[in-house]
Amino acid sequence: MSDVNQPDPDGAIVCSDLVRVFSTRGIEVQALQGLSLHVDSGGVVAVVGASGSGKSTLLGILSGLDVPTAGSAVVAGHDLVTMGRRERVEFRRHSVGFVWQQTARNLLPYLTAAENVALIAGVGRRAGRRRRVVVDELLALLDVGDCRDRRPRELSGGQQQRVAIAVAMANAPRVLLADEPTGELDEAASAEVLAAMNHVNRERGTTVLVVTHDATVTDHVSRTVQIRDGRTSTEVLRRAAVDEHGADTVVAEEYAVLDRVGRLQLPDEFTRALELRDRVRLALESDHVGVWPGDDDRDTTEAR
Ligand SMILES: Nc1ncnc2c1ncn2[C@@H]1O[C@H](COP(=O)(O)OP(=O)(O)OP(=O)(O)O)[C@@H](O)[C@H]1O
Repeated sequence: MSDVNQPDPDGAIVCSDLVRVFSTRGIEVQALQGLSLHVDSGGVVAVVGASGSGKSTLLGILSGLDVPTAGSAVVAGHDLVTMGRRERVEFRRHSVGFVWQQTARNLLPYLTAAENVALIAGVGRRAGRRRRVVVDELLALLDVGDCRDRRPRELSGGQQQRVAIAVAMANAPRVLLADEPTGELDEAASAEVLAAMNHVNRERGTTVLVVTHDATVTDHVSRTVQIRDGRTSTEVLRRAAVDEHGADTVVAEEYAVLDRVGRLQLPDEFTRALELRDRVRLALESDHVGVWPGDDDRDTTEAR
């Protein structure tokens, strides 16, 4: 993945100003309110956010299950807003793979692990022997080769999710989308599943986007995007570095996301700390923008 400031124009996931309004019994809910997100080909990104912030709505759109009310979304080169029914089916079959939280949604209970993977690997009418090789390679890649002849109920939750990743990868998608894949797992199994997604990314070059509440995800991904009120608000980027004692360390830097029209969301703790509300004063300096409480009675404490 390249620097956030120089995104690959043909990114695997490119969303601009996405809006999704749901109308239920005359009441409108704006689930996405101008969300923009760019993930370069081969990147791994975790999307986090409070309940109701719009994560599942975003995933529904990226997976081609739902269409936005406004804005644009291009995934693996497919324009999700303008594509027709046939292209949508092709997109879902060949360009994206999915892993859902509920293991029951990922795997057919009466088929073995190998049969579950083969079902998808067979969509392209691969010959039997070739298909078997593909299935075994994928199960080995996900470290569940020994589970090939077991049905889902004979697997642990973590093994089921790793088989589910193998299923999602069976058609060699360019993008792998996962919705809370560790939601039903304990910490150790969660770590294995997140590591498995990373492994797939490294070995196959698949772009991975994972929606999660799992705080340990930060140990596994270098980019975390926070969604707040239907928009991307902040991003944390992590990179390996060497500290002053020469030891390897990980440096995490938090960025606010600036959209195309210049809007950004200040983190809650900033607005609370300086009691910023309603309106603020801005000042353009040579290398930063200053933000002060708009209330004239208060101190002009600089918030960089
Ligand atoms: N089909 C729908 N009809 C009406 N409102 C909806 C629908 N789907 C989502 N919403 C609303 O849109 C907002 C965003 O919901 P969404 O499920 O995307 O949030 P989320 O971040 O995934 O939450 P959680 O972490 O709890 O799954 C919420 O206010 C939700 O109630």
